[in-house]
Amino acid sequence: AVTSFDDHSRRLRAREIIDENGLLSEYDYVIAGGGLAGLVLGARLSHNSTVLVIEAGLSGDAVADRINTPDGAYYSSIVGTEYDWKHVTVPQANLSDRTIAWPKGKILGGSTAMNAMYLVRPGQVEMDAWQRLITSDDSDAATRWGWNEMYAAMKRSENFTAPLDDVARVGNIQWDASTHGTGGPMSISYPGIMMSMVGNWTTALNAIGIPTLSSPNGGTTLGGFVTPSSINPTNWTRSYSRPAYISSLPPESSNNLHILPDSTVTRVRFQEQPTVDGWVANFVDFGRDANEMRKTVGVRREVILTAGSVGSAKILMHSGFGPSEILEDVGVQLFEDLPGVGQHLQDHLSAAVVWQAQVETTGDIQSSDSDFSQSPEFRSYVNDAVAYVNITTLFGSDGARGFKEQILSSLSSLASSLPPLPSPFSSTDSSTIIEGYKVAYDLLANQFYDNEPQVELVLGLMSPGVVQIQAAPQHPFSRGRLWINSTNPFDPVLIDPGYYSHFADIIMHRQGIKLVRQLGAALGNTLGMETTPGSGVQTDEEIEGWLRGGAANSQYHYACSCVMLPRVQGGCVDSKLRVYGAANVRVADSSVFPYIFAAHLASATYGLAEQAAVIIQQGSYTVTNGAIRRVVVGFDWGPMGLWLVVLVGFWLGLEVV
Ligand SMILES: Cc1cc2nc3c(=O)[nH]c(=O)nc-3n(C[C@H](O)[C@H](O)[C@H](O)COP(=O)(O)OP(=O)(O)OC[C@H]3O[C@@H](n4cnc5c(N)ncnc54)[C@H](O)[C@@H]3O)c2cc1C
Repeated sequence: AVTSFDDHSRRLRAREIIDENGLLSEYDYVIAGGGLAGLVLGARLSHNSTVLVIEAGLSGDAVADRINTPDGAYYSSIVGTEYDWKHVTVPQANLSDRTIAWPKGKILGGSTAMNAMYLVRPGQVEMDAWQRLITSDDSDAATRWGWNEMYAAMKRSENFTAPLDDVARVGNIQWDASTHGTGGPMSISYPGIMMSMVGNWTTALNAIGIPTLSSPNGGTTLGGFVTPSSINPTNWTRSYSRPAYISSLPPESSNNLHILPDSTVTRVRFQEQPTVDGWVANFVDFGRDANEMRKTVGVRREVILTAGSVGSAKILMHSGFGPSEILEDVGVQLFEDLPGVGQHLQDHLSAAVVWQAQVETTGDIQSSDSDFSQSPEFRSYVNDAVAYVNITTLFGSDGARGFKEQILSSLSSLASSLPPLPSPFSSTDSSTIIEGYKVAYDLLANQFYDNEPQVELVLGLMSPGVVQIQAAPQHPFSRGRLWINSTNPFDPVLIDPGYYSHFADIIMHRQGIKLVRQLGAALGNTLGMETTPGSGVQTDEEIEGWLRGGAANSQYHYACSCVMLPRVQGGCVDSKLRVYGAANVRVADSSVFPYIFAAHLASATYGLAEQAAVIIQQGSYTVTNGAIRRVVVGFDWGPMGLWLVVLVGFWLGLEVV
């Protein structure tokens, strides 16, 4: 059955995927990035418009469908391959000058083709706060980002299937089907097998005072639960944006959608003079590599950037939208001085305590090479036991109050106490960005502090012989940035997440590690000796030193590099996802979240992309006097053909590019 599914699915996919020979000269919508959000938008907008999705990565047919491959490679097996951007940060001053790996999907499906498949939504309080941040801009549009609408949008992307009876019993899983959608493109379910250790999870959490969340993903996140994953239970494959949204397209959409893999968007081009609505994008340039001549495609309506939290800010900067001093320094023609592009960058850090396992792990079963280990059900196993804890659980009531005072006093002198933005931003007027920090800090220190989740705990069973539990702070105060430092769009950007640059974050993380150890004790004799960090790391200083020196690494939730905030707060897009200063360019991916949520980010990004499709369909820009006045010469016309095109173009009064 699995084979026929694959064949069927590949046949369907082939309809939309084109090479350069199949390109039209212009499309209603040109979408940069065929990852999570890009494929949602491609599918939704092609219902009644022509759409081109340009994806830098290879199409990677079926490479990511398998969750764990028969040879034992885990779900993350495309990390480090040609399907991974393999970004790295600049050395992190507060992490012992380490550079941190930032894997990111470079394949149709983007990071959903390589992610760990957890489905955890942000809570209602966080979403409603987002709406309030941008109400001043357009209160109707702002409601799109509040809990009620986003909850409906996240559900719209889903087709939920409850766990198998045995899986639910062994894993002690509680769920509430009403918090999920049915009939949507993304399959959401649980693995085909379950480990007994997962069944102990919520009981052990209860023993240390962390309640069980019986209705996960329905607006509250605090508590322990076994969360669903993006698994297709009809064939135990990964459900991700490509099979979910593209393979299931109805024929009328399929005819309108072109997807061009292996092509990097290098910049968006604008008409020479702005209109009253702003700069009008009329072409999108792309190419295979730095040495190949760029091609271009015309835009009839809008350009939508969905290149993710690294790619979208990068494209904006190469297109002349960004901090003026960076663009001038690098030598990119400035269209719009937008200091917030690339700023506000955030991520979750994570670190794991590891014990010898006294029970069987999936890693053990995988290494046994038994018939069971080769079954599709077994190979669908992914970690899914999580808990979200609040400040009182981490610090106790008195400690929580004292820590809050420390944070508030640091924020009261924010403008003067914030270190200047590091080089090359040292001469930047950072006033708008600091205004953005202030509104986010007010949320973190006041509205999210007392009752919202601060640290996530995650159980890991996928290595042989060991059990690990991670702690990951969820609402970091640290802010980072990314920027270009050459005119070549194929050069990597510089990424500085500024990990632990606010003192609160490492303290929060250290408390999370202490809590993990309490949980380890509550799990009793299922765990043997602690091997990492081990008994030599006990005091606060020792734990912090261990985190900085190697243990703390990215949880891969990069976000917020093109934030949706008012422009005077360093925002890049408004409540309709329109880039400030541009008439017809939007960003619609994980880079627009105004702050990082206490959640894994895919579900919120599916909701965001679903909302973006609705907003765009309700009203989009039409380029007048635009694309058709230009002729593309980037293709291989041959020397004679090229001259012919130039002459004919000149005769027709067209601009040849
Ligand atoms: C290893 C890993 C594990 C994760 N685990 C989880 C998890 O368990 N649960 C969860 O909810 N989230 C998880 N995430 C996060 C989640 O997958 C991302 O937040 C989400 O995919 C972001 O969606 P996006 O559309 O913003 O970006 P992406 O899905 O990354 O898509 C961006 C796309 O744009 C393309 N692109 C970039 N630049 C260009 C360009 N110039 N031209 C053309 N194309 C371009 C990229 O190749 C990519 O395909 C994980 C992420 C990673 C990397």
